[in-house]
Amino acid sequence: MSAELIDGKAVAAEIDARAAEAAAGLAKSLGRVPCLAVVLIGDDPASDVYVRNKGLRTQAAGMRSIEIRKPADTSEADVLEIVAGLNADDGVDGILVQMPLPDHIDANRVIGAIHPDKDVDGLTEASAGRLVLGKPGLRPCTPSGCVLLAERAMGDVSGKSVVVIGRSILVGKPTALLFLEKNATVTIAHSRTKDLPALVRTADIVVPAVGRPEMVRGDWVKPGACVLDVGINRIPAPERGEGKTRLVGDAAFDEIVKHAGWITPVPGGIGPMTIAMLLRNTVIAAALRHSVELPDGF
Ligand SMILES: Nc1nc2c(c(=O)[nH]1)N[C@@H](CN(C=O)c1ccc(C(=O)N[C@@H](CCC(=O)O)C(=O)O)cc1)CN2
Repeated sequence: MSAELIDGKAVAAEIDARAAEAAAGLAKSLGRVPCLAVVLIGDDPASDVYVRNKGLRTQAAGMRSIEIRKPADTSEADVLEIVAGLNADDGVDGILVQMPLPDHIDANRVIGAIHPDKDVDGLTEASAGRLVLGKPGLRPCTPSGCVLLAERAMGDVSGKSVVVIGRSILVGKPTALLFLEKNATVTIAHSRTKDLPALVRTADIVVPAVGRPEMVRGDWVKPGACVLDVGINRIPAPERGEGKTRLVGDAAFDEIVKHAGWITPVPGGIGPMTIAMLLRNTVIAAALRHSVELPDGF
């Protein structure tokens, strides 16, 4: 049996299109289109691509994109001032500070400075608290994308056993909480977890999110399970020519695809969903801030 590939790119395009439709509807009530501001500090090449793509997809969805780029030696105080300015700007609906930040900047302090109503990344204490308490709020993008793809593939995930590998604030913890919200039985594995392969073998859904190329091997995965690979790792690919690289996930795709039920490829799986859910959150943030109703089921 060969796993079904989950086409994150196609689902993301659908979500983008729905965000565009809702944004156009909102524009009639607001007298302007929703606006997303993205702040990038430094010159990390991957972040540069992600931020550019965020801007392009925001505009393609008919929304306004603000991109603020500052050099790596920008002080924390200056970043906090930028965030404060965006908080105060009524024309801005969503604020995202691209991670990772340079080492001299305290990411928690910067995230904490974002107004919760504009927290389209879903990372502030207010958003995290709402998620833990099961209250409505802006949910983190990659985790929401994981749950959405799992439900598209498997249907209801209630009662499924989920193993999330990694306990980051950005992905691991919120992914676990979102699956819990869907009544799945969730375990978070991390560097101290004993016999990780045995634990992963028990899972109906596996979410590797550790940033270790192809760490999850074929014989770790139960036949028929769903693997949602959050890892995006660039590794050398000498077979493609000198100095060439390629992207792989945290799961050994070629081994797992032979017997899993579903698997997300890298690239083209979870990654594109991150920006789709960001556009969706921007529309939701704009609607909530201005007390405008969104179409049913948005
Ligand atoms: N503030 C945030 N910072 C970061 C987040 C985040 O959600 N909020 N997530 C990641 C990076 N990220 C978005 O910011 C992101 C990662 C990957 C993709 C994507 O589409 N990946 C493609 C491959 C792209 C490539 O060629 O490198 C794919 O998987 O198909 C989009 C967004 C860290 N920082």
